[in-house]
Amino acid sequence: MKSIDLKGLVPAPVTPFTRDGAVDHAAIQRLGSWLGSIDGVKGLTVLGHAGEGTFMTPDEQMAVIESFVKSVDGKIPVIAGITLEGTQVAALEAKRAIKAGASAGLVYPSHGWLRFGYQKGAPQDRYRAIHEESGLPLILFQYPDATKATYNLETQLEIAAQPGVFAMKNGVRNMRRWDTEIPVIRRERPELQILTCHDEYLLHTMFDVDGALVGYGSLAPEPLIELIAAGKARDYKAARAIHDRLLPVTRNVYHRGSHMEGTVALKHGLVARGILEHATVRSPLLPLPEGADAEIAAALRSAGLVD
Ligand SMILES: N[C@@H](CC=O)C(=O)O
Repeated sequence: MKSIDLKGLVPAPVTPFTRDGAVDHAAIQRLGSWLGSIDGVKGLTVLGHAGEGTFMTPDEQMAVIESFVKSVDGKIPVIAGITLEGTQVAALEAKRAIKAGASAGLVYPSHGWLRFGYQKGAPQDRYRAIHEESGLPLILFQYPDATKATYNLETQLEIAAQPGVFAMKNGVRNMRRWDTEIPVIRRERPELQILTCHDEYLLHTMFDVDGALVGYGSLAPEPLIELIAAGKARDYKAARAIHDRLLPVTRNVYHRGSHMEGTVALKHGLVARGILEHATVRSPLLPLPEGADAEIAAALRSAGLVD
């Protein structure tokens, strides 16, 4: 398999909706073509959490993939979230993603594992079957340590060794595990591209990675590309300065409440940046409290991202 190069920033964009809740394909073109034009953006991951991917019908999901593929005009790969709970239906989802133009898939853990945990070997089997049945190159998604769907080191290493798995999006959110597991994964699986997805803790994780696969990247791609470069250069001072400049934005988007509010906040931020016209989201997301849009715009202004 020819590996896809995601060593840089991979934004996970929001899915814009019209005011009456339909997928807004014109807004996807604006968002996708803007992100795709930025040097250092290596791909887009659509239908993720930030993309409200699981809130859409299969037909809508395919149309969203097609639209984002069109928006980047073949310049960068579009990766699709593969989220269905059963392995067989997830493999069919992966086939649909390929048909719609996706170059790779980000495979979510099976939803029930969050509550109940998983049988030994089941995550490996999920990745194996999805890849074998669809042929889609896959990204390993490491969930937070606080969930029962997190993969232990052995499971991560085994999935990473399987055919078709070329990258990892790691959001373990346990710095003891991050600091001890990432060096082992690096040593044992040197070909695996490691991408952080710790939107709210980017500074700590930035020195060990090939890049970042984050919703944050669709709002603030320019400073995040600088942050990735500073991390790779092991330049703590530069990374810290970018982190500090972005802190008001991070606080207003990702420290606002649960990670879910982050998606709504991203949309408000994109309104402030002139990319979206409004911040319509689908249930179960809810609008943010009155005044949140002004707070987010002010934070972006203080970070120099809005005039
Ligand atoms: N950044 C979040 C949400 C992404 O899918 C994560 O860590 O999983």
